Amino acid sequence: MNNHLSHSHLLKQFSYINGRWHSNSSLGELAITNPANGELIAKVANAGANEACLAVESAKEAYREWSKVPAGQRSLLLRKWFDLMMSHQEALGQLLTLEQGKPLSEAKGEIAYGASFIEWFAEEAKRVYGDTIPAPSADKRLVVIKQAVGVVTAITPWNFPNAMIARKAAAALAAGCTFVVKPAAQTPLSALAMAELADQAGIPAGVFNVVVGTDHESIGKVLTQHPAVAKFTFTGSTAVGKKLISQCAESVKKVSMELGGNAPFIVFEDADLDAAVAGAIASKYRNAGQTCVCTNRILVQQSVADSFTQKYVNAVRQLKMGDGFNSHVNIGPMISQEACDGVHQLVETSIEMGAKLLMGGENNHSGFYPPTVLTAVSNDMPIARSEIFGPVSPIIQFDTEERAVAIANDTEYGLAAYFYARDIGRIWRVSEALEFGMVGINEGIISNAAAPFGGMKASGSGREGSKYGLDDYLEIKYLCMGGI
Ligand SMILES: NC(=O)c1ccc[n+]([C@@H]2O[C@H](COP(=O)([O-])OP(=O)(O)OC[C@H]3O[C@@H](n4cnc5c(N)ncnc54)[C@H](O)[C@@H]3O)[C@@H](O)[C@H]2O)c1
Ligand SMILES: O=C[C@H](O)CS(=O)(=O)O
Repeated sequence: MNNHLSHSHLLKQFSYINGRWHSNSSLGELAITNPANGELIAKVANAGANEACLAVESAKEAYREWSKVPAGQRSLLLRKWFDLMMSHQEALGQLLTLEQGKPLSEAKGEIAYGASFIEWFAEEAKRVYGDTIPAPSADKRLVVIKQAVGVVTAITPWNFPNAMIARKAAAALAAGCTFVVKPAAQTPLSALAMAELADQAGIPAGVFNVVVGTDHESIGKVLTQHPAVAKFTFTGSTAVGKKLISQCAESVKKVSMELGGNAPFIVFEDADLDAAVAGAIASKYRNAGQTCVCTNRILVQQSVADSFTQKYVNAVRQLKMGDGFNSHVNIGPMISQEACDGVHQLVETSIEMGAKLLMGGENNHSGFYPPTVLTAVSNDMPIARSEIFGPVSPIIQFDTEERAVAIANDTEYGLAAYFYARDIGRIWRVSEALEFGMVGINEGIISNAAAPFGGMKASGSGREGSKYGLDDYLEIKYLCMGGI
């Protein structure tokens, strides 16, 4: 067993359904490997549609009681889950680095980030308020109450195998819903460890369920179409999100989507260039560039382009690439060699179209892709049109503020955007003109549980976290009392 699995009590190898570890899967096992070296970490029983149906039916049964549990008691159980996540932060972080590859410091940061949503919604659970409305006539009383939507199903990605689940499950459970999630088959161990800690926290059987399987089509059909499912929530690529939305249409499921991004990072001539460099590095190279809110295009005003580019390249050269368990490493492996190949294809095609390579750009088939900087990029090049999802910085120059906003908005996506400027008029004009759900102003890291996370256009719908995050898991019911 890998020496980072010393906390093997958190290493679970079966789907967690109705409070039980579900060993009798007829579909064999899936091998979970370390993306840094290809080593086998563990094998997990491969569940399928049958297990997904069992999980949904268990969640439906559990909903009858869970939705009636007083909010204060749900809050205490979520708080206990939060406490357990944080007291196991090191073990959960090691498991996450093993299966996903990010540097251990980032992995432990993700555990704290995921846990912060459980803490946040443990508190929000107690603040689901209704309304009384002045009636149009003396014989009526108008009241609004809010109720849990019911069984919630979810599908989540590999890049944040803890936090993307916590961000959904915490809100769902706080609202009184029950929850079934299919994590990415590349990174199920973090989800199963979360289930173990939910069990230890005393969260009742059937309330939180994890179904692990490679047949995501069959499992997905159950999670999007089973009649007992009230709401489906997805975090992943836009292409898959579109397919899953269509699968929900027939039974008119409530849907929330956290999809792809193409974040512009605009550096204006009045920016603090050193701060802009630090912000761009933080936003671009987190998780080796494999986050939905990573800077995807760096737009620099011509008058400061040379100065910024030199500073930026010098800073990128300080980044260390290697195994995430090496404490000096900032850039871990990509999730797969196929992911490296996809990123390299974008780099090569854009260079053929005129982009200039300033550093990096080698694909040595090691599962790692080096920090790379391209300049002389135009917004029509593949490296600018696509969500890179890798450690590549394309630099695009612009002349005017209006042109910068036009380039920034010239994408199907609308998740996160960033810009550095100090003129207050510019800050307001650009903030209001950018077509993105979240805007970092003189800041490259903007995600936290108190803020509404989400996007517009092809980046999806709905918000996760914040005081808005419960809305997606609640039905608003209007009561009209007559004959008073
Ligand atoms: N907006 C956000 O909050 C957010 C957060 C993280 C990742 N993402 C996006 O996710 C993408 C990267 O993650 P990924 O590669 O895991 O995305 P992906 O869409 O390929 O996979 C996401 C999940 O969907 C499942 N899936 C894939 N095809 C399916 C199908 N036909 N039916 C049912 N399930 C299916 C996968 O098994 C996985 O669990 C990027 O586009 C990134 O921007 C967005
Ligand atoms: O990759 C998508 C995540 O939502 C990014 S963040 O950790 O929430 O900023």
